Amino acid sequence: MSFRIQPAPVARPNRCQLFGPGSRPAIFEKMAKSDADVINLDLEDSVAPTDKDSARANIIQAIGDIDWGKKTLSVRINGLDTPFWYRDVVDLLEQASGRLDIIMIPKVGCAADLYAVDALVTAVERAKGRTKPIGFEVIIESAAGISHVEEIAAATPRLQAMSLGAADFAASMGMSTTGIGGTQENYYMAHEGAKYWSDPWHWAQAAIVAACRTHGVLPVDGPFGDFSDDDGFRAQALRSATLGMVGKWAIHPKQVALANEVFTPSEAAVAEAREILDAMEKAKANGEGATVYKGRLVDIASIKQAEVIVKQSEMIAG
Ligand SMILES: CC(=O)SCCNC(=O)CCNC(=O)[C@H](O)C(C)(C)COP(=O)(O)OP(=O)(O)OC[C@H]1O[C@@H](n2cnc3c(N)ncnc32)[C@H](O)[C@@H]1OP(=O)(O)O
Ligand SMILES: O=CC(=O)O
Ligand SMILES: [Mg+2]
Repeated sequence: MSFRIQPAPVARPNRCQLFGPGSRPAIFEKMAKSDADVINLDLEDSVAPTDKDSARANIIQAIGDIDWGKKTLSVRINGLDTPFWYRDVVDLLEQASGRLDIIMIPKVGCAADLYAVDALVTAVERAKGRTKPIGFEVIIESAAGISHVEEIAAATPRLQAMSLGAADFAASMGMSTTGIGGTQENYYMAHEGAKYWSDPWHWAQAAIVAACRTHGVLPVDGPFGDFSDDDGFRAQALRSATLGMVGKWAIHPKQVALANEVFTPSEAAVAEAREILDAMEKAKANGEGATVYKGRLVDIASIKQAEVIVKQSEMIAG
């Protein structure tokens, strides 16, 4: 174990991030009234190039006009490989109200990408006297992004969350699929005439979780494109939660409840975690570091595991 203590990420719920195109202001109120913890108003890939200016104006107005409640309010800007991103940053930081919490930077490929955005954001914040520092979230969705994931996670104290973007990631990696996330028909092992499907997203998710946990950033699973497939969404979200991710995007309102269900620790899980903590308290009182709970070993590491669940539940309850 390193002598460095693993930093805690920002303590806010991030079970579901609901996306909506900035070019579709009619849905903004519906997004605000949803049960998502985070709202992502999009300037990037759901907005046609010809609509970038009007989408930016829609979003700037809506940030100030709409009651977003306690939600974390994020705007996805355009990538650093486009002519749009600097205008996104400058206009948002100069014109949007202080209600804006975060900007999401897509297609991040290295730590220097965040240095560049940080420099611009910092300059505009100082020039405009903005007192609330804007947070960052990033999408890992390229071969470069996943190759440099750890340096990206460490790049700036503004960074709060990191998502896997399965669509662009698949394209950048040259993966043979047009699906966005979930089970891939051709990714299976064959044994004695039967097919056993495997998870092509697993390794990238695990790399993201490790980088995030090392640097105190929230790891998040990105989009699941087939919004008519509830079972597929739930399975993907359960795998993400099991790996340590804290939430998942919704690209349609019907996915919000599914994500909240998976990423809210169940009453049974919280009750069991509390029982483990009680069992370990009793063990400690007897001078023991390990004991038996429901026929299985629990020890000091079990305290940390149980605390993850209890703390997550308490944080969500507020
Ligand atoms: C790969 C990536 O980068 S993913 C991130 C970027 N992509 C996005 O942001 C896309 C977000 N999602 C959408 O744009 C839309 O949900 C679409 C295009 C997928 C589907 O839109 P629709 O055809 O309108 O969906 P549908 O008819 O099922 O909508 C049902 C209701 O939900 C509303 N709705 C649709 N999308 C959203 C949304 N994202 N947020 C809130 N409400 C929404 C509709 O207005 C409709 O409301 P109503 O019942 O009051 O009329
Ligand atoms: O931006 C998200 C993605 O999946 O691509
Ligand atoms: Mg993308």
